[in-house]
Amino acid sequence: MTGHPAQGASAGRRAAVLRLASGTPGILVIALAAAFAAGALGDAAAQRLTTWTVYGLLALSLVLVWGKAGILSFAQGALFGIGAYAYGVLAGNLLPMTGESVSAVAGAALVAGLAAASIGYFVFYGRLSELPVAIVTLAFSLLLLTVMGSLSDPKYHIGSVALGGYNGLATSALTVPWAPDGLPLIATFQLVVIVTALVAVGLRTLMRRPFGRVVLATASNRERTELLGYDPRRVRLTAFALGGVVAGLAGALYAASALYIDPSVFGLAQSTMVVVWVLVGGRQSLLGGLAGVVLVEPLTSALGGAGGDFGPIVLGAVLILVVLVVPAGLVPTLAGLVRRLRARDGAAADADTAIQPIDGDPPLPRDEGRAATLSTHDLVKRFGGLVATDGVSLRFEAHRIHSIVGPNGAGKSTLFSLLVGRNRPTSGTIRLGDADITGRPAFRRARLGVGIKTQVSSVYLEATVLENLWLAAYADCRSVREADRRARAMAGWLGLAARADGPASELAHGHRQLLEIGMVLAARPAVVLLDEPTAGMTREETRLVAELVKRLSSHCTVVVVEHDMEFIRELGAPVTVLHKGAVLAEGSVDEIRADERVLSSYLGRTHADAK
Ligand SMILES: Nc1ncnc2c1ncn2[C@@H]1O[C@H](COP(=O)(O)OP(=O)(O)OP(=O)(O)O)[C@@H](O)[C@H]1O
Repeated sequence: MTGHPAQGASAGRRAAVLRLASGTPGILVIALAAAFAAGALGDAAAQRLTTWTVYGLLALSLVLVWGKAGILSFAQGALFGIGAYAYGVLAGNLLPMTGESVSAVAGAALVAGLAAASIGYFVFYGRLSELPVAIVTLAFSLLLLTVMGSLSDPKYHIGSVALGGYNGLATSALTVPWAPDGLPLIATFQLVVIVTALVAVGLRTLMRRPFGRVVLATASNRERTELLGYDPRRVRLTAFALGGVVAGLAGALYAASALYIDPSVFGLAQSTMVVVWVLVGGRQSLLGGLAGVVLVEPLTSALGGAGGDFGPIVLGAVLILVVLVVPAGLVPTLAGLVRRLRARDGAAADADTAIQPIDGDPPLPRDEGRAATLSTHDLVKRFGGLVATDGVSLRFEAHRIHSIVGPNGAGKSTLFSLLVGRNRPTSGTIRLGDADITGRPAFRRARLGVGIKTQVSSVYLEATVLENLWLAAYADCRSVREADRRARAMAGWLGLAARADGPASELAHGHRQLLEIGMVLAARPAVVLLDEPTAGMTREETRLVAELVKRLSSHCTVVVVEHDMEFIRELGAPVTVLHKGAVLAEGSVDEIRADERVLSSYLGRTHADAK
């Protein structure tokens, strides 16, 4: 249904104004206006507003790390503290020589970034990866609180700067070459506002670039992201280190405006406050992070600070209220309301929910020698005392379709997990072509061309159909343009063009299965593993998927696990029967249907019944 043209035009103007106000120019104009209006402020107000703006910057670091990358970190307060101390030490030592402390701010941000990268390395790559990140980061903050608090002896100094222990450390004002005695408070505030706005714009831009899209994808579905060929550890580490740089920058600016820093920044109150701001404002929105500070800090200050008598009680109550009433935070909830109102104006026509016949070959570069033979030799996987894969030796020839069947619990999905690297085998080898890939992690196998459509559909539900396909294509080609082209072509081929810009969560079951197959194909696989691709589909849909699968062998090797014997028959491919983790029989559909062992153990009938 479409509205009156005049209404449409005014809605369009409204949308354009909103876009402009919330876009990069809007953020910069608002920041500049706020910065220059500050000329009328007194020193006390300027000091307070500087602190809140710096907290806003700190909140942005957690929006990136938690809201965007999905890592709940209690270390942002500590990284802020590291930035503040690093500024104190760097400026204290360098200012007398250089006459400016801007380089100390940059250096402090870098130090905090390196600190974040170091913790991140242990958390994402090392043994600590088995512990929740929140616990590790909280422990890190408390450790720093104790260590920094105990360094009060004058012997603990770096260069000419004594660290001061619980007494804290006096820091230098922000100094530039044309103001050698330090910038006045108002000018510091103006600078902090502009830096915060630039960081917000920078992060916003970053989140729209391929790195940002992969960060969001990793937070949404880490396993799928790895199975497409991205290394989730590296993505998370990079986002965490970048969050450290932003938190450190905030800390340095804090130290340059407050002229003092003490170990309380490493305490529980500071670590928790960052999480509270971001929860209240909305952790998935950069604006939400800033808004959280604006909403919470005046209240905290009025109650005598987060460490005061009433502060924690009132803040706790506010937090519980927010989590219960607006769990996504205030800004995303309001934005969602506006979006829903707008969507009511122009509801889209409903497209067909059934799978449509698929014509032609998949829109991929035709065989560039990528299709490969996948083979296993004496593969064993034990889960404790249970042998899920029992000495399996199989060979899936290039450009051929192969089927695997077997009763529930036969080890079919476990075999696939071993092939893609989700599980490590207890013994045995796996080869792709001539390469031994047994010890390679899942993302490396995906890069070599091993793709899987998992048993339980695994797509990015919040992302659009096109974004899902784009992420898969980009994992292979690393070109924005080529990934755009491939994603559109794949959506068209799968009959999903009408739904391309809608979220994957709104797809009907069959379409969601198709989307996942499309994602695997968009990554230009050498081997495609399809784990029950027709589960839950109608007879007609199953037939259409069989047609689709048959078209794939011109591009890659295909291995299908299915229970549906009609589907297996339609594929007309050689069949392997698994039973209790081992290969029970191999042959054509007719041969395995006539095999007495298969009939009694899997097909559930006696030989006599079969006749
Ligand atoms: N992570 C795990 N830990 C312990 N046991 C497991 C694990 N994964 C699978 N198993 C066990 O291994 C055996 C094989 O399971 P698997 O899921 O591979 O069978 P399947 O043939 O795919 O079954 P279905 O057709 O029901 O999907 C089962 O007994 C299962 O309980």
